[in-house]
Amino acid sequence: MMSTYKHYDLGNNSSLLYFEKFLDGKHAAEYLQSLDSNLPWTRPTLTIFGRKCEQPRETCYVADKGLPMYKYSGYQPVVHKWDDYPVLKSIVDAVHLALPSDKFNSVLINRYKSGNDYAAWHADDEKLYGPTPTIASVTLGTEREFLIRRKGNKSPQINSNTHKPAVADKQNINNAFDVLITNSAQQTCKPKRKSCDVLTVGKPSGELYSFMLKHGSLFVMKGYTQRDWEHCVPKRKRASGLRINLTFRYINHER
Ligand SMILES: O=C(O)CCC(=O)C(=O)O
Ligand SMILES: [Fe+2]
Repeated sequence: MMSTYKHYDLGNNSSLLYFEKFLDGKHAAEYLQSLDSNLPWTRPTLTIFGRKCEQPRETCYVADKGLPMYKYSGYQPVVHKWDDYPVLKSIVDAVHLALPSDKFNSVLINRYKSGNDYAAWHADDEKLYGPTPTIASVTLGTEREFLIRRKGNKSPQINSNTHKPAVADKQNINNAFDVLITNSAQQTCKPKRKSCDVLTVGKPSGELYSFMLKHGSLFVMKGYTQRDWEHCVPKRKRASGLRINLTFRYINHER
């Protein structure tokens, strides 16, 4: 499978690639089942603005030995080993074939058990990834919406004055926990979706893209996407099923 992809140029050296049919159905189903039952999932406690909150999804982290430790929202995940999870090795091998000029040495895996689980607006802009990380995201299971918007435009206007802002100002947080994505934000984004898988909303002052990430797809964020943009997976009441997402990253370990 794989090979064909769509490319989205976000400007200023930020870009996205989307391989809708990255894995064939048989492998995708097998990987989903295996990861769901074999990974040591945890639902950690995060610290957001000094408050402790349970992360609204489960997580597992796997990385090469000896890398600088990854930490987000006050939480340092336990590092598991590639060798214990051959399925992860198969998936990262497939990602390396699709993206021959990139190399990944860690993966953060998220498990959304239902539409109530979600990921808040954030950017994967930790220093240990360097200024222009390539982040490769493989999705298995239930299709969920993935939103990406330019930083500093927290209230993108949908087609100027005919709609309310997609996201209210009080939602201006930039981390991995989000109690603040409200129904109104979701509804405002939703009716504008077209049959194509990507949507451009608004003009340069308020850009918001929406992708429905398919079972077995590969989505890639490149260049300055983490510096200049942020992304989230909002709650979706009607998306009831399990979704597992793997984000492959490269941690610099030269001093
Ligand atoms: O679940 C997803 O599609 C995205 C997860 C994510 O953004 C992350 O792990 O940093
Ligand atoms: Fe992310």
